[in-house]
Parts: sequence; C-alpha cells; structure tokens
Amino acid sequence: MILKSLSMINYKNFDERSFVFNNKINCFVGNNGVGKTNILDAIYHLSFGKSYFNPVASQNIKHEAAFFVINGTYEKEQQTEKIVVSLKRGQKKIIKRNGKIYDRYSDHIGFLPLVIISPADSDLIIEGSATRRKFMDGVISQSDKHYLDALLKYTKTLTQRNSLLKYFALNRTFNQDTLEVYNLQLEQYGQIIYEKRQAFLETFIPIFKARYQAISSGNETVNLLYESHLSTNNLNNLLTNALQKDRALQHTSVGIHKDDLVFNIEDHPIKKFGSQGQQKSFLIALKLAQFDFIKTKSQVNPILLLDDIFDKLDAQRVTQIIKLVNDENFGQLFISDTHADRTEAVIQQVHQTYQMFKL
Ligand SMILES: Nc1ncnc2c1ncn2[C@@H]1O[C@H](COP(=O)(O)OP(=O)(O)OP(=O)(O)O)[C@@H](O)[C@H]1O
Repeated sequence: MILKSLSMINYKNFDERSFVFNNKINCFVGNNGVGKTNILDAIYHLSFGKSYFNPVASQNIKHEAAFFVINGTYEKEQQTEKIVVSLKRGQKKIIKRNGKIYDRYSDHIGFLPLVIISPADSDLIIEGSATRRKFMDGVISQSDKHYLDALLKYTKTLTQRNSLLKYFALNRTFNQDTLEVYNLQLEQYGQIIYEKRQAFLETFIPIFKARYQAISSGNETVNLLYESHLSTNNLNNLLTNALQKDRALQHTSVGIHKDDLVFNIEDHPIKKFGSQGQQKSFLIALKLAQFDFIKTKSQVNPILLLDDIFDKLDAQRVTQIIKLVNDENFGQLFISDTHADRTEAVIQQVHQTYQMFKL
C-alpha cells in the first residue's frame, strides 16, 4: 500500500499544499513550527479519520478558516483509492472513499493500516490508563472489525448507564429492571473485549519483548501486564456488587473501561524505575511491535510515520530502526526532522530511493 499523493486545504498551518510522494521514503525537513508534524497528522487523518495529536476536531481547521479538506491518493492491491476527510465548522466530519461517504467512520478503520512513532508517545508511560487502553484499542481495531464493533457498543451502553445513574440520583428514584438491561449488554460486549484483549496480548507480548531486545543495548527484561476487573469475576456480578458505589458516584466504577496495561522493567513500573533511554526504547519497541502485529494480521505493510525521531534517539539508534524496517520489506516511510543533513545521512545508509521535502 502506497500513499501516492496528498493535498490539504486549510489544514492547521497550511492554506493549500500538495505533495507527490516517493514509494519508499519521504522526509519533511525544516525549522520548528513550519508544519512537519502537521503533514504527518494529515496522513494519520486519512487512516483514522482523526488527528493523532489534537482530539478537538475543529481545532485542526486553520485559524479563521471555515473548513479543512485532506485528500489522499493511494495504491492498494493494484487499485487506486481516493480518500477525502473534510470538516466544516459546526458540522459532522465527512470521510469519503472513492467519492462515497462512509455511513460509519469505523468502517474505514483498518483499511489503510498505519503506525506512528512520535515524541507524544511518552504519554503512554506518563499518563493514566486511558492512553494505554487507547493504544490497545488502536492496534486491535485495525485488524479486527468485531472488536471495534463491540467496543463502540460497550462505550455507547456505558454512556447510557451512566446517564441513568445520574437520572436516578437527580430524581431520587431507582429502577433495577432498567439498569439490568444495560448490565446485560455491558457484560456481553465487555466479555468479548476482555477476551480479545487477552488474546491480543498473548501474541503481542513476545513480539514486543523481541523488539525491545533488538533495539536496547542492555539485557534487562521488560514486560506488559494486563489488568482487568474481569480477571476476578464476570461483569454482571461485578456490577451487582458495585451497585451502591455506582449509585453514589453516579457512574459505572467497574468494567473493561477501567482496564490497564502495566509497563514493567525488571518487574517494576518503567515510569518510576526506567532510565530515559530505557523508556524511549520501550516506546519504540511497543510501536514496532504494533507494526509487526498489524502487518501479520492484515497482510499489508502499514505506513510508518516517524515524527521527530531524533528527539527520542541518537543517530545510531535511528539508523538501526530504519534498517530494521527496511530489511523486513516495509511499505512506505514518512519522517520529520529539523535537520536535513542528519536525516539524509541516515537515510542514505539504507540504500533506498527517497525524497526530501524542505519546508
Ligand atoms: N488550527 C491551526 N491553525 C493555524 N495554525 C495552526 C493550527 N494548529 C497548529 N497550527 C500551527 O502549526 C505549527 C506547528 O506545526 P508542527 O507541529 O507541524 O511543526 P513542526 O514543523 O513539526 O515543528 P517542530 O520541529 O517544533 O516539531 C505551529 O506554528 C502552530 O501554531
């Protein structure tokens, strides 16, 4: 799968901009703030229908403009695929494939597999469990439609159940039967998600460990541990046991929306006990394992976006990573960096064709 060309109108700091890409490696170089990351984010938009960096959709429209349009032309399985993502202020986002609007955004997820490695990934270590669930969801959803479907239904039911708990509290009323309807739905979808997360990690953890060993210089052991309320009991029982607490809190305190993925080094949390270098290697290993996993599942080489990669790693590590992906016949790579010379020196070592875009 190759992204042949990209054009953007009113996307973040760009008025109008078009690029025709190299089939292998593309580098965006320029000073801080010229919009290198924004271009990568536009490519991310074409795969996921949203920004990797800014969850508020309207903030991706150029200041003072009324809309943005991102247009990508891909070659996939000898077919040309035209993807358009557009947003007008105050309206719903539109995603089109070959002129046809998707009824549901989720139908598009996984069609153009993509992995991004960015300095913002450190949130996975620093922030709360939601970012790590989002990571798991992102990896699994790109190769499993049933997972995404169960996740969307679970999230919708959870919102409804929470609204009901608020309604009960506000109106000093309670109805077990109505709540039970939601409990059963949460149990049904939650069990699917729990089992799929477990199965995913069984495959993913060995890949991740191998990637970490390959890119780290040390011999330390790393691990990922899945934590879920559902490992202790089924969700219906958990919801029943938590009823008084949930009524007091006016939201649902147990379920797979509280799952976490613990990042360990030598059996201790990497957040507290990992060095800067170990944390960086950990994050890169996670993302490369994501690349491997999606590639195996979807039989497509995901597009790989390397944002500001030198911010995380020294030139030797960067070369190692690019060689690694190159050796394994990767698809297409997009890199952003402030220094053209540094990037070019690394790229030339992999003996691939490439294109530099100076911004
Ligand atoms: N909605 C928007 N409208 C206009 N400009 C925006 C919008 N959102 C972001 N920007 C601008 O985009 C620029 C940042 O772009 P980007 O993060 O892509 O830079 P970069 O080239 O990757 O920089 P760095 O090397 O520092 O990472 C900033 O100048 C910011 O003000």
